[in-house]
Amino acid sequence: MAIKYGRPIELREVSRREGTAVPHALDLTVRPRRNRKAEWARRMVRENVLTTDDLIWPLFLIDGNNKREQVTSMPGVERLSVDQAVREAERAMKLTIPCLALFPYTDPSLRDEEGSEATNPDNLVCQAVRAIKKEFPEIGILCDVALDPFTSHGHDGLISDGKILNDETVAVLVRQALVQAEAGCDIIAPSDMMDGRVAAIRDGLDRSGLLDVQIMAYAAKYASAFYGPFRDAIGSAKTLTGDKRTYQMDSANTDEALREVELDIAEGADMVMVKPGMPYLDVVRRVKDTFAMPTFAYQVSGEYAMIAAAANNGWLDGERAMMESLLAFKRAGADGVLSYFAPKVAEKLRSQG
Ligand SMILES: NCC(=O)CCC(=O)O
Ligand SMILES: [Mg+2]
Repeated sequence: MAIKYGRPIELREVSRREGTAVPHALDLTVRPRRNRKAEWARRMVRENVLTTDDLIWPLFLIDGNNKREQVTSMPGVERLSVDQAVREAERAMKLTIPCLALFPYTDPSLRDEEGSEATNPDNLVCQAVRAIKKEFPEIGILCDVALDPFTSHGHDGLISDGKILNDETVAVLVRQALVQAEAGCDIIAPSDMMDGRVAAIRDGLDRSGLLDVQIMAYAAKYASAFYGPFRDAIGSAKTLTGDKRTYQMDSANTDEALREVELDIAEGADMVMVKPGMPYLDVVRRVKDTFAMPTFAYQVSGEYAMIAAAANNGWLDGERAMMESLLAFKRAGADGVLSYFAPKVAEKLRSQG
């Protein structure tokens, strides 16, 4: 057969229809446009749909009260004091967004070489988890595990002689995961790309009786230029020395992504993630097809910034580009997307009924 699915071409009866009612009609039996002729018809054959269940909404936190600070490189995204984060959690609940992800802007005076604020049970993230869970226990909360918001050098791990230490870092990450889980975090999301951290964190959680805390592993996280605005948002852009290529993946590789994902699943990850998103949809597809695990993608800050900036310049229709970019993740096989557009997307989906 010439085509694998659908109507076999060889079996098609090609008939020259003399004297059709429409002058100049091409002799076409198959006209794919028929299924696109009206909105109702397009809805009937639509293969992928985006719903609010697909959304995870990342929020940036800042110390203070009743405070909202615009992130310059992410128009429409703000850093929020804990009370304001609680208000956004309420908005998420109303919009039926299932889960929030929390990222702190740590005051520079609290940053040090070891990222010790990461393991403070009263740090900004833990305060926000407690405050949100108190008012809205039904919403899911995901916490990132990595040291970059807390280190004076902006790296995700401990450094010695310019080298990011793996095993020593993992020990700190386990403590970070534990303070977050004890504060009430539902999903621990290690984003550091150290080897062996998923197994160590799972072990740490289980030994503390935190058997139900899930792990979403940033399993295939690439060293990417698209994280620029995020580093602005958490205040690590200026402090970061060098790059992260000794721990985050080379953007040239996809087989390696499968090996990384396989390891994290074997170590106990409940869900896996590919990051960034849109430039890596091929990786999302391969991961989903290979492992059939709950697979998430992160539409990162640079992807958000590109669409927002072009829209603000009138260069593209921002709302349509936003919806199309999110649907693309579903088409690639993602079960959900972390996106700074989450509340806007949810509002749009609601307005469409
Ligand atoms: N660990 C979380 C991130 O690195 C987020 C990156 C981004 O949004 O650019
Ligand atoms: Mg790994």
